[in-house]
Amino acid sequence: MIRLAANLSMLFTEHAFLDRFAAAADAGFHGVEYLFPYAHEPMALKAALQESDLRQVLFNLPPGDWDAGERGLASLPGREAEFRDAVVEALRYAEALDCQRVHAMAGLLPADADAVVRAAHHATYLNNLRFAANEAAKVGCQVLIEPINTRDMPGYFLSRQAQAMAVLEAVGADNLRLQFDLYHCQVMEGDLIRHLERQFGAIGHIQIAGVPQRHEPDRGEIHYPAIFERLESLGYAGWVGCEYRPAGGTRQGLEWGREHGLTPDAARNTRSNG
Ligand SMILES: O=C(O)[C@H](O)C(=O)CO
Ligand SMILES: [Mg+2]
Repeated sequence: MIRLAANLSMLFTEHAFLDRFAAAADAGFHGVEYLFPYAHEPMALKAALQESDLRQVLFNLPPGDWDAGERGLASLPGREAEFRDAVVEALRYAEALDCQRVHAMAGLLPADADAVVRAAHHATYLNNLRFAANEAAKVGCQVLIEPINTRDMPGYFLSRQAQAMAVLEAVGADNLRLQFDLYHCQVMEGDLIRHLERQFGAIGHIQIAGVPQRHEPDRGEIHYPAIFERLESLGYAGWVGCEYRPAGGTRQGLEWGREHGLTPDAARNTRSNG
């Protein structure tokens, strides 16, 4: 059974953030994820989860100055103290929300990064992830790392599957896992089912979207029914985060998820696929 989580940073944006929980539950979701919880008190988020009987399945560590273009701290030399504070803050929220996964964004390489700079980022990344995994293990939480495509996020330090698998191997923490976003993998490498099979033991969370437009999964070049079939046959018991920008209204675009328990609006516009 595929368990779908609504990404409330992208879905149901027709509503104010705290109202998106009820909208997601009404549409058949049983879990939610989003980028960052930190603009809200933990208790307000916990109340929204409880009122709609939803699980909090994932959110990100504080990413540095997002509005200034920063995209995570984990690999940034010289920002280790800030990263450690981010881990503590994220785990405070994870405990309050009973969330068992937090995503540590890697950060950006300088545009002129040479091999020495890359090596410094790599060493910082490993040390920071060791700290994060150790702290997260104390509260039963997983830390996730996610390769992100460099078309959407130029310069992002972690962009390929093999790189992520090597980092997981080097750190060697059981609760450090892969956030396997099929949208990013398709943009960078393709070969999705083989990547899924090879990396299955390391996966802590999966996310989906259509490619190339990052709309609903039934738009674009990925045939998700085959992905879902392989996930079922592999016995995947985790969550699948729906991290896409609806092409129209969120509820109208949920037809693709009907067989997985979602309830699209009846008044769904007819639309071409693509
Ligand atoms: O963008 C993504 O795919 C990641 O999941 C994320 O949370 C950072 O933007
Ligand atoms: Mg993602």
